Amino acid sequence: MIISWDEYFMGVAIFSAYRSKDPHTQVGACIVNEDKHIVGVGYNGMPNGCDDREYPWGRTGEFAEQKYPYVVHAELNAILNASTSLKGCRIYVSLFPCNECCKAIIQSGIREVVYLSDKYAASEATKISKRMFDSAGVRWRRMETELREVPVKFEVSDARDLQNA
Ligand SMILES: Nc1nc(=O)n([C@H]2C[C@H](O)[C@@H](COP(=O)(O)O)O2)cc1CO
Ligand SMILES: [Zn+2]
Repeated sequence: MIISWDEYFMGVAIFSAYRSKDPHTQVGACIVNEDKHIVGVGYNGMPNGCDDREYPWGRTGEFAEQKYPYVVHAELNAILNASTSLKGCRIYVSLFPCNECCKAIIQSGIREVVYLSDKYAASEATKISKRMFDSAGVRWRRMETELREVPVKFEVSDARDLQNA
């Protein structure tokens, strides 16, 4: 099996999402420069030092008891984790960016957003993001792929090595 560049980078974003402790929505992001080098990855999680077993993961109730005011989105983590300037880069995200991440994406110099899910397309945040991306000339497109899943094996046979030992 050989995967495309888009599938590869989105795969890295999806794999990163599996690190998220969010029980409802795990999101991953992968930033790639013009040389097709990965320069930053991230997933949605609590800020450093904020223990993700102590902070809430709920979606309802008192504002301070919900996850929303605390959690750092995957895109922002990827931007903040990046090792270099993001001018001219592309970001692969498993879920369309919200308006807050949209602003960070624009200001960082990222020029293209490739996304997989747009499950909150009807939300104000997503509509506002699309408006700002369009004004700023940041392209956005849904990932196109025939792939449904890619097998990842962690079990490797070392029988031959044992035989030769
Ligand atoms: N693009 C995004 N990147 C993200 O990292 N997130 C995070 C914030 C929350 O932790 C979770 C969304 O929670 P929920 O409302 O689907 O239970 O995903 C959310 C979005 C949506 O805009
Ligand atoms: Zn966001």
